[in-house]
Amino acid sequence: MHSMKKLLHYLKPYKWFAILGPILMCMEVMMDLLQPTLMQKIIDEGITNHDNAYVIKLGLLMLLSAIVGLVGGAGSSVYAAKAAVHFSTDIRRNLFKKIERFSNQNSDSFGTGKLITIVTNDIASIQSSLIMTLRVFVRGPLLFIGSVIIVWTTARELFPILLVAIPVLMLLIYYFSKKTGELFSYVQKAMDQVNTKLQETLAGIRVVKAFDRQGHEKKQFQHFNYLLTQRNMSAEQVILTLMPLMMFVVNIGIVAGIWFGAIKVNEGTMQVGVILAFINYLNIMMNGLMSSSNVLMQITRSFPSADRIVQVLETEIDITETNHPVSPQKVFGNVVFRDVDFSYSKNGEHVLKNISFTAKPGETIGIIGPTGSGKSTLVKLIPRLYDPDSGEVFIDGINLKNYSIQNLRSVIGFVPQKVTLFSGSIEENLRYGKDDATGDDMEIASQSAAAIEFIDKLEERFSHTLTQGATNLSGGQKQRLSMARAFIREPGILILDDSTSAIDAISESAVQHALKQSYPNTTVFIISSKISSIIDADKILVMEDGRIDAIGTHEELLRKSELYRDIYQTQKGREVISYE
Ligand SMILES: Nc1ncnc2c1ncn2[C@@H]1O[C@H](COP(=O)(O)OP(=O)(O)OP(=O)(O)O)[C@@H](O)[C@H]1O
Repeated sequence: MHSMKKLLHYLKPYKWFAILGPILMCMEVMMDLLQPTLMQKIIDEGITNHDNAYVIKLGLLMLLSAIVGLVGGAGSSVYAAKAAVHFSTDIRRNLFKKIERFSNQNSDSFGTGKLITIVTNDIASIQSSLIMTLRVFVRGPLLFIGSVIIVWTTARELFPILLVAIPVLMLLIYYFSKKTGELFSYVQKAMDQVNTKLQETLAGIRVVKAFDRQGHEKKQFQHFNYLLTQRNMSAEQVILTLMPLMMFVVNIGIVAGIWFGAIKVNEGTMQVGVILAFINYLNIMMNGLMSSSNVLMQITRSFPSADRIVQVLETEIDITETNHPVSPQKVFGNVVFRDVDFSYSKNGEHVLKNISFTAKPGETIGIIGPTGSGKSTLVKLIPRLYDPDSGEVFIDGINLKNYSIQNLRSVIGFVPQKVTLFSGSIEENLRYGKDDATGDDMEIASQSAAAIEFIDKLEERFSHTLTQGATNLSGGQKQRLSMARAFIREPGILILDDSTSAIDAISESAVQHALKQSYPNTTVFIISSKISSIIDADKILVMEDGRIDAIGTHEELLRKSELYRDIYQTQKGREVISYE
């Protein structure tokens, strides 16, 4: 309820649509309420007195009121839809903007499946509840109140029937609305699970097939799908039971109306048309209550959705800027880590422990160590994908927290361990690194990343289209393109996180050589499990269990680090290639 109130300010720019919808709906309701009274008059005064002119006159009036009602109803639908669609579009846009600004920690805390459900299902749910509210919420109560008043004025003898029927109907509505609100929050949770599973399977479809695990995936998906079906069924069953129950109460009311009405007609104190009008108004009243209850249920159903939307919109971004961030045009690439500790969860174990080192401008820093020792985590702190729990990171003597985040990231070239390319041309993917890249920039970056060889073989070269996930490229080609995208920004700091794992040793060495030639002043961080990739680095950090075990050149480490020596020994038999 509270969240819905917060979201309603998105309706402000469309307030006229939101006002016109219910106003036009009032017009339709008044016309609907007029019909049974006109019919009663036709029967009791026109037909009974054989007054054909009167019958035709009221018949035409009924036709006119039906047309006016139609115009009102159609207009109301148009304006209610306009208000609700613009309202949800604006919220969806803001959600997307917010999610884009999320830190990795923020995204991890929601999970992709849940975020997708929020941006799709939850938005759809509040949109339809707004349309219903603007259209039906006015219609329902108006029809109900109007019918009660008319029965009171025209068929007062039958009014006691309403006094019994109305409280019973209201109790039913109250109970069912409450129940469905609860049940639909379970439906939404099940929907999250289905979306998460679907997304995971689609993203890893090749692995699923390679391991022939379709059966296993199908089973898991069916489990979540079944859960969703069950919860949907329970919720829909509750909704669908309400209608027959209400019909039952109304039908008893109609029988009672006909019974008492017939007695009154026999006594000569009531006309037949009044009974007919009473039955009509009882039906209208039930329709009014029914549509109000539908709206109520839709609204209660959308409360959990509104909560989840507001939760995203109000999430505190944990990577923030200071009030006056600095935005230097150029960085020299002097990177200093000072006593840095870091954990992924607030009270979790430190993944980085007491990390301190300096990388001078233009140096190449190799990072090696066993799997899970914290190598990727360490470099993720440089573009502020995460902030340290304690300690500081500086670039050119300025604490990272004092940089404009956009500026900081614009001077860093990041080649992540897992390559992500986008559907579109190679050129579009390279422009992701530098918007205004020229043809020459693309040639040089692709040359340095050893990507030009395969690009030259493509008929359309840089215009060649990549499919979603770049499935039409080989693993090595993807890595090369991912490197070219980082090189093209001529970054002050370049991070290569195990980005040459699918590239042969000769090409890798050529890339490193070209990198030094084309970007001599760039400070380069190379994470690799292969000593051959970092053997020429100015400094090598040997990581173990979140700590720096040793720092030095290849020769120094062979002398002083047992861990490095062990790694070297295990790889010695393999080809170790240095470009020189
Ligand atoms: N997003 C995350 N949330 C929670 N824990 C994480 C996350 N990413 C990594 N970790 C944990 O942090 C530790 C260090 O991971 P990291 O990826 O930095 O290791 P690494 O040395 O780069 O490993 P590898 O050589 O296998 O890539 C691991 O124990 C890992 O389980």
